Amino acid sequence: MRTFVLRARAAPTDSRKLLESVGTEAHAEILAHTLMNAIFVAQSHRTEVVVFLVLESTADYSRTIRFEADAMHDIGGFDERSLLGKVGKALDASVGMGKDETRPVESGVTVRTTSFERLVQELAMDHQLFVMDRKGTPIRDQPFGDNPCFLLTDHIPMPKNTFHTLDRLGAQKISLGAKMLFASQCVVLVHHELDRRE
Ligand SMILES: C[S@@+](CC[C@H](N)C(=O)[O-])C[C@H]1O[C@@H](n2cnc3c(N)ncnc32)[C@H](O)[C@@H]1O
Repeated sequence: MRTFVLRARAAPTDSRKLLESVGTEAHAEILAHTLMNAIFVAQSHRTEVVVFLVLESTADYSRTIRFEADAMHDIGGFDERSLLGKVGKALDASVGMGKDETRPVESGVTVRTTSFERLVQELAMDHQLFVMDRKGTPIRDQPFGDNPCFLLTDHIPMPKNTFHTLDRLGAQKISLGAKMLFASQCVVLVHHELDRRE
């Protein structure tokens, strides 16, 4: 299983604000592009992929939305409107949830009021964690096990404290070269590297 976590620090947890923020400073389109490149290939979708979107611009709790491609019956279109519609539906389903609750949204999609730190602590139990970082080990030189999990941010960097948490959890930094890429472009290159090793 390949797992991608996008920590979307600027993304609103209110569905209306999220949809309005496409093309603004919050850049909600980053979520759609990342989801699209993680799940879809031409004329099909990938199997054995899980994506977590963690939306952090909130009045109460972060929302962690989990998409499991194999369990999604109605993946819908791969355009921004469809993909952000899925995210918005999960946000609407999460209204009124208390801390650390989980709700099903539709087949293959769940929403939780869980922070990024808590999520990675859970994932560390049965995944190999990798933080995408231009100064990390070149991805070509990195061995991967069965359950790699790739951690990405939107345009706002991880806070410094997070790196301490990730170090403690044994997360390794991996690089895709010196150019600063979009999170969604990193996803494509990670898939490519893992595809060529299959
Ligand atoms: C647009 S970048 C984030 C930019 C942000 N201002 C920063 O300094 O981290 C989005 C994500 O892609 C990752 N990323 C971008 N280029 C990369 C590269 N060449 N190698 C590895 N990760 C990269 C970043 O680490 C981040 O998780």
